[in-house]
Amino acid sequence: MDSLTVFCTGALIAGGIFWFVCILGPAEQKGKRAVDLSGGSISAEKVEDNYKQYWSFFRRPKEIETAEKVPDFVNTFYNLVTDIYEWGWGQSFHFSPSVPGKSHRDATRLHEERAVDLIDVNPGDRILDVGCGVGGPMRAIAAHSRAKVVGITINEYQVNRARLHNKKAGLDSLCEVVCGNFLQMPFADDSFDGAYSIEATCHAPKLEEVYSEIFRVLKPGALYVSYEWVTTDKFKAENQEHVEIIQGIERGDALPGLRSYTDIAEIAKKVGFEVVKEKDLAKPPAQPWWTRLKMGRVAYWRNHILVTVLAALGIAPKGTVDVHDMLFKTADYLTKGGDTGIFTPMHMILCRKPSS
Ligand SMILES: C=C(CC[C@@H](C)[C@H]1CC[C@H]2C3=CC[C@H]4[C@H](C)[C@@H](O)CC[C@]4(C)[C@H]3CC[C@]12C)C(C)C
Ligand SMILES: C[S@@+](CC[C@H](N)C(=O)[O-])C[C@H]1O[C@@H](n2cnc3c(N)ncnc32)[C@H](O)[C@@H]1O
Repeated sequence: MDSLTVFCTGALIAGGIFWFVCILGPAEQKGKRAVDLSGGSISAEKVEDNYKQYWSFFRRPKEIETAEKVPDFVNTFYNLVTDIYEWGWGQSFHFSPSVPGKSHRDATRLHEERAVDLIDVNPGDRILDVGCGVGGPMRAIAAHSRAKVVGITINEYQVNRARLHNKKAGLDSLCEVVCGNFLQMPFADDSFDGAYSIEATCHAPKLEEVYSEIFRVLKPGALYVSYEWVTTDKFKAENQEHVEIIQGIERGDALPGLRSYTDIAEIAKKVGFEVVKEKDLAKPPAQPWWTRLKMGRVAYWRNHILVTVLAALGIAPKGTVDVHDMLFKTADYLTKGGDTGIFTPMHMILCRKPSS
């Protein structure tokens, strides 16, 4: 091979890698780089073991039913996935209906603003974000409503990420983040003017436990809105394909068991709420929430190769490839859940704590 051929081949390979990594996009939304992927609060050498531990829960379903163990298992899950979520999805860990002509980022923000608009919040009010992740919704909601938002998450790594993002966004005077369990919240009775939860209470083994905590901390007359993950009326328990899809969603999203849409209002009433409104926000004319997952497939392949290379080079922790692989499969189950219509991640319920 003469030197010109070597040079051209080298340039072609370098160009190919640049195109694959940079032009196809470093991630759907920048902010987290692939080289920074970590296991959250878990040290790099323990990521693989923790991933195995996470899976062992599903091999022993009885463990999942033991409600006390669930917050720990959810915490492990978020240590494993938080960086990958941020890298590949952005700072809001939820779905939203697609909006023609709008970017994913704008559609996400609209879905978040819709939640706070429903709970009648005024500037300066103190509101609660139940299961706040790294705070994407919290920042959008604080900026939109000028209310003071207090977020709670079980995962300490997320607390640190959320505080960092709040500061960077100049919203730290409106947004506060607390590490804690939403089943036993460190807040006084009757201390919030409103509350919302976005795709978070699905992690509670018993919905009544988290709903009654929210009821306790709300002021009388205050509103609470939740976007719940549920099976719809199209789900048939005797259909094996349906069951497989739902179990796939549960395993890949740290869920102790998906509830039916019929359970939600019943539980809200049981803990004392008045149900003001209930609606599946995924139903037409809303556009499918799962299109974003379908459109991302090529990027997820690219991500998979990147993660594999980074783990082989010792840059990403060993075990990251397994976690990414699990999410890859989960994306498929979620898409099937959307296509078949048996699952929705946005069953909206709006409740009021009675005034007297
Ligand atoms: C509410 C929850 C999380 C919902 C979503 C934010 C996440 C569910 C599945 C996740 C993902 C799947 C595929 C990943 C892809 C393989 C990777 O390359 C980049 C990140 C993903 C797109 C990732 C992003 C977040 C999700 C869409 C649950 C947990 C209750
Ligand atoms: C899918 S994320 C959604 C985060 C956020 N609402 C958003 O949309 O970006 C679910 C969140 O619920 C939190 N969570 C789950 N179980 C919890 C518990 N028992 N106590 C507190 N937070 C919990 C997780 O830590 C995570 O932050």
